[in-house]
Amino acid sequence: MKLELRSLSKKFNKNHLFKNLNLSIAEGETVAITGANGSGKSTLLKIISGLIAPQKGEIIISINQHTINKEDYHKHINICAPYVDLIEDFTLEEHLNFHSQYKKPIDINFLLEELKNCGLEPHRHKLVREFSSGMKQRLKLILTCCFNGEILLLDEPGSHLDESGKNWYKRIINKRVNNSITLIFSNDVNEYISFTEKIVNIEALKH
Ligand SMILES: Nc1ncnc2c1ncn2[C@@H]1O[C@H](COP(=O)(O)OP(=O)(O)OP(=O)(O)O)[C@@H](O)[C@H]1O
Repeated sequence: MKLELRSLSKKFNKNHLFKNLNLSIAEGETVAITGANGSGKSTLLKIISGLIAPQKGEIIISINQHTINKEDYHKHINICAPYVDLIEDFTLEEHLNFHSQYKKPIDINFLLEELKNCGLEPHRHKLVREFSSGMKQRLKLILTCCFNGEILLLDEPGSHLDESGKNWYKRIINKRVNNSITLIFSNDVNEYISFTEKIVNIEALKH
């Protein structure tokens, strides 16, 4: 599997966020996208996942040299981000069942084990709206890491997590990276330093 960003450029009005961004990421690789607040990290994530369009350039996802259709990107991309909403009226169990209708767990035992590891298991019957922000972040990471999808897009994945949550996040990502393409959009070096040596500072691509 390969993810290629070819000559991507994006601006809002006259504000150029990045120009001519080229990046090729193979399975097993992790890239950190860094840059100051407002530099365009989340915008780039949204472009890769097809939520918004770039001014120029293209995204190519290929598996065994076969290019994936844009309509099928959602089958391969899992997103953990502050702007991805959870369904607050569901319990944790209902949420997992609902999610499983369109994306299957990679392995049900892995999912159950990680629910225990992150401390959510005792809250299976609690409404998501009654979760703390750290619990909601754990659920987002469970949905991203334990279900099918080889491209993991993680926007500030450590937000709202306490020390034990951050340690769990590092362990679950470590279990996934070998079989995934992982992009971590963050300014917190602790969120990516143990997974990647490849860092792209988006600010350097402004001009
Ligand atoms: N739909 C939009 N219309 C106009 N401007 C936008 C839109 N979305 C984002 N922007 C602007 O683009 C710039 C980049 O925003 P973005 O959220 O991608 O930055 P970021 O690097 O993720 O920031 P942060 O680190 O604060 O999360 C900001 O100046 C923002 O105001």
